[in-house]
Amino acid sequence: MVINISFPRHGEMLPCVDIFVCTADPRSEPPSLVISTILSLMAYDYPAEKLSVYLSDDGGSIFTFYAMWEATSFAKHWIPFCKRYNIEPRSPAAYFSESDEPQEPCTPKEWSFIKDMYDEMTERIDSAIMSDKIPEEIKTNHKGFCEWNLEINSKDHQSIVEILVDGKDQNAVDNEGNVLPTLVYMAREKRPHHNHNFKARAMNALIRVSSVISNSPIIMNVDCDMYSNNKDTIRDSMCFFLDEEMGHKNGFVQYPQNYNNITKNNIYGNSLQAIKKVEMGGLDSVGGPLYIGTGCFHRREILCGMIFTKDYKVDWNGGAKDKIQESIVYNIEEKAKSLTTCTYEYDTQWGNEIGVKYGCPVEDVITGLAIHCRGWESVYYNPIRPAFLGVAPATLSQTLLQTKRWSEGNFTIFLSKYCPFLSGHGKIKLRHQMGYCIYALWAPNSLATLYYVIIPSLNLIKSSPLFPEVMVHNTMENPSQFNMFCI
Ligand SMILES: O=c1ccn([C@@H]2O[C@H](COP(=O)(O)OP(=O)(O)O[C@H]3O[C@H](CO)[C@@H](O)[C@H](O)[C@H]3O)[C@@H](O)[C@H]2O)c(=O)[nH]1
Ligand SMILES: [Mn+2]
Repeated sequence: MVINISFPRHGEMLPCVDIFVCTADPRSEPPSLVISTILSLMAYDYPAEKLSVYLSDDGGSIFTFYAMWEATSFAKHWIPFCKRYNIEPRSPAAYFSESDEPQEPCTPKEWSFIKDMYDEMTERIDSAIMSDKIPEEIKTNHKGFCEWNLEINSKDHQSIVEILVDGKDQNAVDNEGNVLPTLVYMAREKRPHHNHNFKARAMNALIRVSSVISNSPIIMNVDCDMYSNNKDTIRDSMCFFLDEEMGHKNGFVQYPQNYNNITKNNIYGNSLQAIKKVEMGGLDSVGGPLYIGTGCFHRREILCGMIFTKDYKVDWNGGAKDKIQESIVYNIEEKAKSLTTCTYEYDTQWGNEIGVKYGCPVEDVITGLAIHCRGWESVYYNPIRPAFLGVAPATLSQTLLQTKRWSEGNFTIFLSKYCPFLSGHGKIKLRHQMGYCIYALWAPNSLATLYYVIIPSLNLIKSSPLFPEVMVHNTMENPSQFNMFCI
């Protein structure tokens, strides 16, 4: 509903959006799935000239780069196909896994053509990975492959920035002649004796790299296993930023984490129902939800440390202006590389006052708290058709690992100078501080949960009453009163 109102109202004035995708390991995050996520993001129902998609590859893998190169060609068919038939979801892996049969409204011939093309592409990628080799004739197709001429590994390599689709280039069009979104591959420099700060530093490198390429005022961030399941998500989010009365207060818009691999009985509780349906909604009314990493839209300047003022005004032309004036050339890649070296952040505020914060396993939560403390609010939006779908931990050990990281990370925040009651004092509402503590105190709260799990069960076994016996002898004199107590 809201979308239809906002679209004609803002028309050409829609802001440019930079989408950041992070991947870290080609074994646990297969390149063919990463590109399915990328393709779903490139196919958003949003003006393509205003979209730029960036992949940060902390695995520094030639196979991920190769998959991106393959996706570039496939996108020329996939994006017009999605738009012509209003396809959902726009991740080819998810779409083709839904049915083996051609689906309405596209013709069986066209459906099979695209499916065969997709299957052949994934087969080429998977067989390159299996044989641990990219065919030489493919390597000659793009200069980017030369970056792997030297022996490099995921922990020791130079900066790599390759612009695979240059949205400003007149020739960067799909097979129907429509503009394609910009597509960039980045692997920041890694050296053994430099702290790489996991996803947080990858995000900060992306902020800088994108600033010399598209510099869009809005940044969206997803994990590589979270594909877009809803073509309207960007337009929906813009409603919260463009709103004439309230928009200027909103620092970020957070969507819930939804998963498409939840088992029927959800035995590990991975579907996060209480968080999605109760806690985040509640937080929304007291200042805004936490930043939980994936499925989030930020204003660029707020991620970079801006403090809220009542007369804050936005220049939504950021990004668009650059696109017309400047054409992306080789030296932009070189400049971008120089921004992702290991030493670039030395003696700067990156990771502290600027960008995503370092030093915490839940870097996103602590970054979001700092944004709230700088005066901004946030918005939680949980549309009926989930915006993003990802992969939840599937085994007990994966679940334990993730829960341990989250609860440990959040408890660390509670015990640090960033404790919501300390850092938020006088800056965010007490109710908001308490809302943060639902998560900050997850770890110690497990003791209470364990108590409730163990003690009542033991009582049942021993047949001893759970609660002190009710003194009923007085009420027995009046049976109707007793019945009331029983109910
Ligand atoms: O050195 C690293 C490690 C991880 N990642 C990426 O970061 C994302 C999240 O990592 P993952 O191991 O999947 O952690 P999860 O617990 O599944 O992630 C959740 O929790 C994190 C910490 O709160 C958030 O950053 C994520 O967005 C959120 O989905 C993935 O895309 C990774 O590829 C990197 O880019 N570099
Ligand atoms: Mn994950």
